[in-house]
Formats: sequence, C-alpha cells, structure tokens
Amino acid sequence: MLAKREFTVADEYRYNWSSPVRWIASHLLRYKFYVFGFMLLCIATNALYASISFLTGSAFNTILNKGTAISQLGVIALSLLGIIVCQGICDLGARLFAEILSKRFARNAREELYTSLLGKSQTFHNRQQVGDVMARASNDMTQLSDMVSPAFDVIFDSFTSLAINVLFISLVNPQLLLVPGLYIIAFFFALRRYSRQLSPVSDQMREEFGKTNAVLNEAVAGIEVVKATAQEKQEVRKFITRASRYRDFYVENGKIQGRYLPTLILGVALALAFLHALYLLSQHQISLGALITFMGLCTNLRFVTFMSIWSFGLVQLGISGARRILSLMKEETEMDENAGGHHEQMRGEIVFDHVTFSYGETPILKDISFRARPGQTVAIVGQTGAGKSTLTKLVNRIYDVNEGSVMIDGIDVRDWDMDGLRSQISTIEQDVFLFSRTITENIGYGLGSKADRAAIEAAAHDAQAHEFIESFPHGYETEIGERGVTLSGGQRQRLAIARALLTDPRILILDDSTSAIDSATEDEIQKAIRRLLEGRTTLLITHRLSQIRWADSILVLRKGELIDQGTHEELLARCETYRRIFSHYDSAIPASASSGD
Ligand SMILES: Nc1ncnc2c1ncn2[C@@H]1O[C@H](COP(=O)(O)OP(=O)(O)OP(=O)(O)O)[C@@H](O)[C@H]1O
Repeated sequence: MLAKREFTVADEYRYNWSSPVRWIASHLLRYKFYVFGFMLLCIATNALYASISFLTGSAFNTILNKGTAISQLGVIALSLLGIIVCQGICDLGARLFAEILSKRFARNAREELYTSLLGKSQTFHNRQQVGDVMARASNDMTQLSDMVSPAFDVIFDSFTSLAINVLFISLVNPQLLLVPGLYIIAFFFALRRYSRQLSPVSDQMREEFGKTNAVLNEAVAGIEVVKATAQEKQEVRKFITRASRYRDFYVENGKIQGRYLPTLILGVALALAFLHALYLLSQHQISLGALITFMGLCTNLRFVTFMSIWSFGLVQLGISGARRILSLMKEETEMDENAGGHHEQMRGEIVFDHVTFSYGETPILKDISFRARPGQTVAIVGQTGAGKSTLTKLVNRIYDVNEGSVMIDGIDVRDWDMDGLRSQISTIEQDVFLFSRTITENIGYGLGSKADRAAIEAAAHDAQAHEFIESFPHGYETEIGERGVTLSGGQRQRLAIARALLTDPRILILDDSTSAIDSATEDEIQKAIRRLLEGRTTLLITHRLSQIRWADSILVLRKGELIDQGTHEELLARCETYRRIFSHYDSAIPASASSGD
C-alpha cells in the first residue's frame, strides 16, 4: 500500500502488492473456502475419472477369467455408472467454484484500481494516457478473470489429473512408471522453456494493446478536430502502425505456441509406453487388463499436455495484466488525504506567503505573496500563460507549492484534512466538466446523496438556469451527453454556478466563468454571480471588466511574478502593465457589456 493517498475507503481490504503473483494470490486467498473447495472437488473429479480406467481394466480381466460369474460384470458396470454420476457432480462444483473465484477477483481488482486512481494526485493523472488507463481497467481486468477461469482452473485440474494418473499407474505396476516418468521430466523442462519464451511477448502484447487503445481514445475524444482539419487519413495511419505492432506480438505469441514441444513428445511417449507394457505382458509381469488400464491412464496424460498450450498462454497474459495494473496502483503520488488533519468551518482567509511553484523544471509562479480577507474578492489579471489558473490550483491542493506556503485561516493547506479543505472550496473552471448524468445529479454532485430537489431548483433559479432547464422535455431529469456536449457553453457554466451555489463554499474560484455567456443573459448572470460571491472569499480570473472592478483587490501577474496589487483605481494610476491589460480587456468587451460597466 502507498504511504500517500488523497482518498481512501473505510475498512478497505489490504492485498499484497509485493509482486504480481503475490497480489493475485492475496486476492484469491480472500476466499479460502472457494479456493480449497475447488481444489478438493478437482482432486475428487480426477480420482473418480482415473478409476474409470481401473474398472475398465478389471472388466477385461473379469471377462478373460473364464470362471467368474457374469454378475461381477454387472457390479462393475453399476460402479462405473455411480462413479460417472459422482464425477459429473464434483466437476460441476469445481467449475462453479472457479467461476465464482474468477468473477470476485475481477470485481475486487476493479474496485481496488478505481479507488486507487481516485486517490492519485492531479500530477499523476496528467502523466497518464486515458486510453492506456482504460485498457488496464477493462481489458487487463478481463485477462485476470480469464486467468483464474478457465486457465488456473484447467491447470490445477490437469496437473491433479497428472498426479492421480501417475499414482494409479504405480498401483497397477510400479515398473510401468518408467516411460510416463521420463515423459513428465521432459514435459516440465519443455513447459518451463515455453513459459519463459511466452512471458516477454505477453508483456509486450499487453503494453501494445494499451498504446493502441490510447491512440484510439485520443482520436475519438478529439473527433471534432480530426474532422474539422480533415486528418482522418493521418489518424488511420497512426492507428494502423500501432495495431500492426500489436499484431506482430500476437503472431509471435502464436509462433511460440506452434513450437510447443510436449504434444510431439507425448506421441513418442505413448508409443514407447505401449511397447514397454507389451514387453511386461510378454514377460507375464502384468495382465492384459493391467495393460488396458495402463494405456487408458497414459491417454489421460493428453489432457495436461494439450491444455497447457493455451492455459499457460492465458496465465502469462493474466500475469502481464496484473503487472500493469499493479504498476499503475503502485505509482507514487505526491499528496495525502491527511486524514485527521485540521478540519473546521472555514472563515475564508487566504494567504500566499512567498510561494514558488513549477510543474517541471521551470518555475511557473515565483515568490508570490498576497492576502485575501474573508469575504473579499481578489481578481487575478495577466497575459495568457502568466500563471493565473495555476495560482488558484494551489489553494485547494490540486498541486502543492514547491517553496513558501499557502494558508487558509492561518493554517497551511498541507495541514488541513484534504476532504475538509476541498469540500469548502468550489471551483468553476473555464472548461466546465459535466457528467453524462441527469441535470439534477450534475447540480447536486458536490453534495452527493444529500442534495434535495427543492434546494437544487433554488440553486438553478439563482444561477439563472431554471428557465432553460424547464424548456427541455425532461426538465431536471434530462440526461446530459458525455462532458455536457448537448448543452451550450453558457448553459454549462450556469449549471456549474448552480452546483457551486448548492455546496455553499467558503472559498470560490471563478476561472473565466462567464466568458461563454451571451450578452443577452449577461445582466442576469452578473446578478447570479454577485449572489454567488456574497460572503465568500473569491479568487476571480475573468475578462469581464465589470467583475474586475468589483474586486476588493487585483493581482497583476506577469510571467509568474506578482508585479503589483491593489484596487482598480490604484493600479490604473500606477501600473503600466495593468493599464495595458485593462485597455486590451476593454476592447475585447462587446459594446453592450461595456456600457453596462
Ligand atoms: N498541467 C500542466 N503541466 C505543465 N505545464 C502546465 C500545466 N498547466 C499549465 N502549464 C503551464 O503553466 C503556465 C501557466 O499556465 P496557466 O494555465 O496557469 O496560465 P493562465 O495565466 O491561467 O493562462 P490563460 O489566461 O491562457 O488561461 C503555462 O506556461 C502553461 O504552459
């Protein structure tokens, strides 16, 4: 388990992460009853199956032994029937237990990965390709499930069958063990070589599959750009290149399977075993019935031989999948939920004390210091790329500072309980994210199941969203398309404002929040925003002059440095950069909006 996580689930089951195999074992051993039940049922199935050959041999001996009564044959036939029925029941139980184990394993591993991803920092998620993460969460998970059932199931079953058949052969006549013994030694060496050859190819296959998925995911997510720039051919080429690499490893995998030696060795072994048994028969060391039993038991060795080709292939793919899932979960994350940290109702004072921050090598924010008192609105202005959005992301710890500190109510944000901190800060970003759920669920998202319908409608009213929501045929129950594509930019932002109003945060971060709203609704939106800001400390990034003017204080950023701060009038009077930005914003504002300022 990782030392740092942003999110944990109460009473979480701890699995062993020290290696992929141990991780798999710890998942399976969570259900010991099913694991041992499966093993016992497999052993019973195989013992019963092997005894069929035994009884067939005794039937031959009975027939050849002229003095015996026909009733003895009847007893053997009835015993065979009973054995077959019992074997069928045990077989059914073993398969059922294996299936239960496989599905529970996949379900628990999915849950573990999902929880782990939710607990990772934003920096971690910035590093990942969504398509690759999805491939791990879906396809690699399926490989895990297939590895347990049918692969493990068949492997355990076939190796139990091997052991029991060998045991039964030794009961017929220990001398008969010679050829099967030599075969088993050769089989194990060949199998070890096969697994070693297969392992790197399986790893590469899973890796290539993830990359192919990432290319596909990116093209589908950016389909508008692909179409608008007529780059379908380029995307197809990229995809084919990736898919061909995956195919090459798939073919390589097939070649290794094709070179699987034990099937050939088994053919030779069966012929030698027959010769050996004939020799022993000619020496009167075994009966004809024993020879038939022996050959029946030898033929059962085919099962383990043939099944190993694909079952070991599936196991290798499962282990490769487990390795990829585990490596994602084990990747260190920078932040911790800090459970037990400072947690109380915020007043809303924000202090930046000599803050320096960088995403990589180059500092994006340099030595920033300012104070926002509770309830104040602080606007942040600066050219594009100056670091305005980055600065706001340090307040709710999307990222942590490199130097200096960000304090809320006098406590460093790193000492706050993560949940307590984030639940009292709301952000409305430039690119509002909505879930493909109903409007009610989207507005109530920040409160989870606690949101009631009346409060949601009141928030929508205040955000000037009620009217357009009601105009939809399903009103508040309208399903929003993925990422909110079925709504206009302005509608998305009003839903975001409603969401923020509902959570009633002490601190609000508004990042260019009204830029997509047309001038006709501008006045109403201004009202909604004023209501939203009332009594909350707000960090405001906007191109709206009217909003900048309301601000109690304005920070002027240039290339990550805070070059001045003060009120609109103060800055107009003394800050050349502010005047320049201000004149730029002014000209960017439509005439109707400007006149309202
Ligand atoms: N996740 C990230 N990883 C690496 N660099 C980033 C990341 N996000 C932003 N940057 C870089 O940080 C710098 C500041 O970006 P930021 O988004 O804070 O600027 P901004 O002032 O808000 O710009 P805009 O007004 O265009 O939104 C930019 O140079 C940008 O390239």
